[in-house]
Amino acid sequence: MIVTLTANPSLDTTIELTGRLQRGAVHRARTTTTDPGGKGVNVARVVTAAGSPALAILPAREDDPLVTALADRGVAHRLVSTGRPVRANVTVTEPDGTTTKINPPGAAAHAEELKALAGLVSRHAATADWVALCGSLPPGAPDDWYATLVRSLRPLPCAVAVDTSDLPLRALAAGFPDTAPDLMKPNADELAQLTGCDGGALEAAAERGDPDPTVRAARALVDRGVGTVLVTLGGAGAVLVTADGAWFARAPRITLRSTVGAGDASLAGYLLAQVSGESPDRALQRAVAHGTAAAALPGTALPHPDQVDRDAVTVSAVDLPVAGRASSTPVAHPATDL
Ligand SMILES: O=P(O)(O)OC[C@@]1(O)O[C@H](CO)[C@@H](O)[C@@H]1O
Repeated sequence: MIVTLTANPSLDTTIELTGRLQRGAVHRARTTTTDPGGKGVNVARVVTAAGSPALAILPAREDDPLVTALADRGVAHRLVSTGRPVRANVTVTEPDGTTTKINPPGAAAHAEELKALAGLVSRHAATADWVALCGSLPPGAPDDWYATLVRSLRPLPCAVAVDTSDLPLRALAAGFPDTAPDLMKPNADELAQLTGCDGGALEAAAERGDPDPTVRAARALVDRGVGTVLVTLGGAGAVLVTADGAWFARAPRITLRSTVGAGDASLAGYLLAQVSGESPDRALQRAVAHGTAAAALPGTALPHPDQVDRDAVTVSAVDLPVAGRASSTPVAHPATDL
């Protein structure tokens, strides 16, 4: 069972433009769609679509359209009931896949709601393989709320994953090693926030086929107690670093529709592989295959397994950067094993 917490869920509206976005102009939209959103919600949607047990925990009103959409999609969920609508996040996509996002802060959470959310997570963590704490925190939540939650979950048998950004991410890292989760899934910018490197440079190097700077930065987190770091690098693929090794997966070229949810689909793919007992390189391959499939879909649409092409993702082992340049070696997988 994969349990996700989305402390600041959203209803995602996507506006697909017929041309380029221009500041100050009136645009005619090709389509407008609405999907349930928030990072943990998205992870639970992908895991459910893959036929694996998932539970999404979130604060919302029972009659919120987000909750109705989850029920319609068969995504198991538990709510901490609030009297407020969830925030409305807006995505604008252009024909070349350029994705612009506007995420409002959301309504302020009350202390008793946060306490109830933490209680729900702890209760369901007892029977979970993984608990994933995902996304931004609502106003009213202390920046170290995830850090506190990780500390309280660490004695339990479940593994804990965190995918967040900005102040909650910094507060988590400030408590390492006590608050170090089993898995972190930063993108290049988030890894940069933690390690002081240049996120753009990490992605650019990976685009050129050089994962070394990303491996080095992720390795710094492993050295501080994080079990595994899965760094998503957009169209360049992803890097996985553990105490025992590092791997680089190149994403296949696709026609990009929307980057929204690609990181969440990657995390879901990785967790699905983990609960199936797959090796780290194969879990990375599955992560990138899921993320790539999500990026080829519009808005916050997320992939079904039949849209995920693992064969298209190549994985190389990377020498851990002890000294000098790291080098990568292709990892062979028999096609029948995919
Ligand atoms: O504002 P946050 O919590 O950081 O991110 C929220 C969000 O952008 O993340 C998902 C995509 O990853 C979307 O469904 C949602 O709109």
